[in-house]
Amino acid sequence: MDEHTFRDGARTLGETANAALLAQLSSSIEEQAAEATFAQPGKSDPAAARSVQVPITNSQAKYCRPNTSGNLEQLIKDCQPATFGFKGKDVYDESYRKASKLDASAFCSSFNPYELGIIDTIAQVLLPSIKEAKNMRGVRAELYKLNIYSGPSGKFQAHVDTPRSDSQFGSLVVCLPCDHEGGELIIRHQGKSLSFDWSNSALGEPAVPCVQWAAFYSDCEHEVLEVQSGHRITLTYNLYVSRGSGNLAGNCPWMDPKQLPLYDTIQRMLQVPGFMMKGGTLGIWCSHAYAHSSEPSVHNLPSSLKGVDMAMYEIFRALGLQVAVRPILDTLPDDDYSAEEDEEDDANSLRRSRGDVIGKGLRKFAVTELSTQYHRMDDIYEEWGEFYRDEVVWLSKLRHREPAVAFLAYGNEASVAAIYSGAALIVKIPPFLKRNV
Ligand SMILES: O=C(O)CCC(=O)C(=O)O
Ligand SMILES: [Fe+2]
Repeated sequence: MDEHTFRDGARTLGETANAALLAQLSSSIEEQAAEATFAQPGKSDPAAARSVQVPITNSQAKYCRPNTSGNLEQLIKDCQPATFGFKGKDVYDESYRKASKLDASAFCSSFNPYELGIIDTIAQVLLPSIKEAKNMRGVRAELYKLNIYSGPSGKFQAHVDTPRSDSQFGSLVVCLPCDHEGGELIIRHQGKSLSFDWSNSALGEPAVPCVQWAAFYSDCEHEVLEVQSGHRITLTYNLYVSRGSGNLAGNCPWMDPKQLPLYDTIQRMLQVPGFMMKGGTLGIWCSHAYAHSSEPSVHNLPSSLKGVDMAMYEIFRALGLQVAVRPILDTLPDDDYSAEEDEEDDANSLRRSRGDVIGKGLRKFAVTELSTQYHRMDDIYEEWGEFYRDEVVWLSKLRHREPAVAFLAYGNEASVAAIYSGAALIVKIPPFLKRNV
């Protein structure tokens, strides 16, 4: 009988097997999810491994490809015994750690984890689970040590790395291509453990040398098991959260806004007594479209401003002016309404004598149950969030809008309507006598 004829009632054999497989797959996905989030392995393409060199700067600047024996001997000679931190002191104890090291200040290497995309990958996989990194998109890797664990008994017993600062979230260990056996790196987290075997036998036959690496969070205990033979050479990096690309406006000390062409123009304008003599507010609509009324994007501004928006923001800041990205409501005609105005209006001319409605911060789209029949527009704006009114002198045209707040509109028939907002740079210009430019 065809197994599909069992449809009602008992499961077919095929279905049972399928369900079991699915359950198995589902539990291993759950497990993987827990595992994958605390440590991340990787392997370079062999070409990258062939080109790795470690020039040593503390003896006569020799180039060392770890596997070429003359150079390797010299590298080993140049190293010092590796200590470890214990009760606030650096301790040397071979029963706990048997290795030698070079400090980052004593060598440089042609190996660059950024070039191989390792740092980008870490940012994508490990960063999202870090609460402190909510608005951070980047990872900065700082070279810390070169370590050599040599056979027959090189090792480092279970320990947790000492974070070097609050922004450190993990460590990266990169294993350079050098023949060795043993020396697995074991990483443990909340009862789970992962093992990374970078030895020759794990490479398979024929062994193609490659650079292998693992990155893990600072709270992971880890250990290097005994190396049986050869030399296991690693570079260790401290990993810090940082503002990554696309997240730098307002946090970019290496950009000099004074060099931007608009800086001089704006500065000269501020020096003219007749320019906004009594002070006022300038508004520049963002020229790029930003998601400015949805979670979590409201938290990404101003740091994710780009192009001319970022340049303007930095220029105003450099001039010592108060500048912020704010949502501005397309206030409805009722705000100051007369029927004739309704006909010729565009979004800008809807802003009326009572001034623009400016949100005190970016906020997500709000749905209200208020209606224009029973409530004033100001009540609806309040549901949107805290706002103030100001007479803004607009320097650019509104380009992008997003729905900001929904309400019930009454006309011939009741309908749901939305008020839109645009994101703008709002700049406070002090009175002439108080300008410091
Ligand atoms: O070299 C390794 O695999 C890890 C070294 C280590 O844990 C450390 O230097 O703290
Ligand atoms: Fe460590």
